[in-house]
Amino acid sequence: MAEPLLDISGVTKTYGRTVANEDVEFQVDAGRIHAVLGENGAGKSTLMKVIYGVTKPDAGTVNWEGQPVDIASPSEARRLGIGMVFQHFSLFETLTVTENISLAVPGNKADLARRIREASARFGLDVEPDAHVHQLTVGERQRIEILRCVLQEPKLIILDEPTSVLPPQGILKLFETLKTLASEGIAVVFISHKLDEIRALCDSATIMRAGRVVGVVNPKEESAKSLTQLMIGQEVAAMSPRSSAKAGADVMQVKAMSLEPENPYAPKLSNLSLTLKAGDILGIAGVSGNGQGSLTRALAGEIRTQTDVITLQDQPVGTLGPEARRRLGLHFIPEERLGRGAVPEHSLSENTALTTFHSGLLSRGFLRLSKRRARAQQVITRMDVRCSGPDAAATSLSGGNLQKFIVSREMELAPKVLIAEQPTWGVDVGAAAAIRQRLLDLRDQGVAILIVSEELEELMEICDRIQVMFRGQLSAPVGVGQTSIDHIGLAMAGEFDALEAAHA
Ligand SMILES: Nc1ncnc2c1ncn2[C@@H]1O[C@H](COP(=O)(O)OP(=O)(O)OP(=O)(O)O)[C@@H](O)[C@H]1O
Repeated sequence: MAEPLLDISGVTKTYGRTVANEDVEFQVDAGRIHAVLGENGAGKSTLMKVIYGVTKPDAGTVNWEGQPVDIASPSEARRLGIGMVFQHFSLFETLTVTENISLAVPGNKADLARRIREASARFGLDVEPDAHVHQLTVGERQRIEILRCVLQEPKLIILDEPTSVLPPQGILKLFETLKTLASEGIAVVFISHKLDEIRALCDSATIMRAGRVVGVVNPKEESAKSLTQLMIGQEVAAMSPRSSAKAGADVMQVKAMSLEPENPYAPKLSNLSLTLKAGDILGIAGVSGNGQGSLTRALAGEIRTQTDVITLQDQPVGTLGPEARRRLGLHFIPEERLGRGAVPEHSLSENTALTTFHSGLLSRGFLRLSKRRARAQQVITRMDVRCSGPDAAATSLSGGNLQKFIVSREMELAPKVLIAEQPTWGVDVGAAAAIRQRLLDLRDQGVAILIVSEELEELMEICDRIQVMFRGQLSAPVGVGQTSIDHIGLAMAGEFDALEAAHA
């Protein structure tokens, strides 16, 4: 048998008392697509950081093309032919797409812009080379990361949850891209929590649990259920059936909202109307970049509108900021975890206070530290956030665990209205089921909920009504029982009539 391209043996890495990787064995062959899967915090990202030279292991050996190597930095990894697309993006906000890519790929800018255009057409990764990164959505930023990696012509590409912000068509295109790369002899390491994707795409799957490798299987011969069992050692609890409770009173309304684009590449919002009702979940489906970000920012108060365009509990709130809306019971879970949902270098305790100032954490102008800590602990316990405790820095949590923390923090504040963008982005199957269940429980307690998600199946599973967003416009709402994934898919491509036909 041919020698593996990458052969890792006995890798151990600890952070304080946390054993992130323990005696890990991992082989990667040229021309194959390898999955690495495991629960949030199982140690997948740590292993990838070791391979990419971001993290130095405490023990273990790494062989590359049969030779022992010491990958001391990402530039050394890239020199060997290892490329990586991270879960958290590493782009400069104020630079353009081309400028960002030029930091890693040599060549003059005009030539590079041409290569970017070619690669984006070839791989279906649409981005405008001259756009500034701060103007782009999470989905678009991820496409830049993938392009930057591909343009370096690596022998091995590591992708850490690359599909989580891609629309369904984008995922299929990416899979085609990855299969093409593999057929040209390039090795791909693919981390995902989506077991169906792994079964459709990957030739082998390495399963990690609590820092250790617990098995290597052919995912095509496994079911989603058997993979889950290998990963967490038990089955995921089934969701309790949808309650038959009827939606209650209107809690929040948007009436004919139009907003100028936030930047030259964002769509203008035209004439959007929606109503959030007590005890009801409204889902907003759509490919990212169609105006969802502006809509949620306007609802949360980060962008102001005319005062009576948005009403909350019968009060016009269009000109109120986020804190004033929080006081009226509106809570918001943004899609960017680091920076917007949490301050990376602050502790979880400090991060708990970000959105909770008004709810008993202040006493005569002073912060009640023990209360804040207790609140953080409660947030951690309720969602089984795996971390060392309330003093852990947000940035030390695995991506999925930080997402669980932010979601839990907002849910613990007894919202009247909850707006959640991609609430299960990057969380493992067990935690995703727990988050969906908590959303359903809140709905049953009478909370009005809005969920923006690109995962249609998730929307169909938990929403009562769905509206589709396309180029800054919103379709009329349709009950989930009166539509299908296919009709919504058509509406996502702009055919709103498909929804109305299904509804009729
Ligand atoms: N810089 C760090 N400081 C402290 N602990 C860390 C650090 N990086 C990772 N850890 C811990 O190591 C463990 C493994 O984390 P890792 O990010 O590798 O998990 P993961 O499997 O990639 O999770 P996810 O699916 O949520 O991304 C976690 O308990 C995490 O909190």
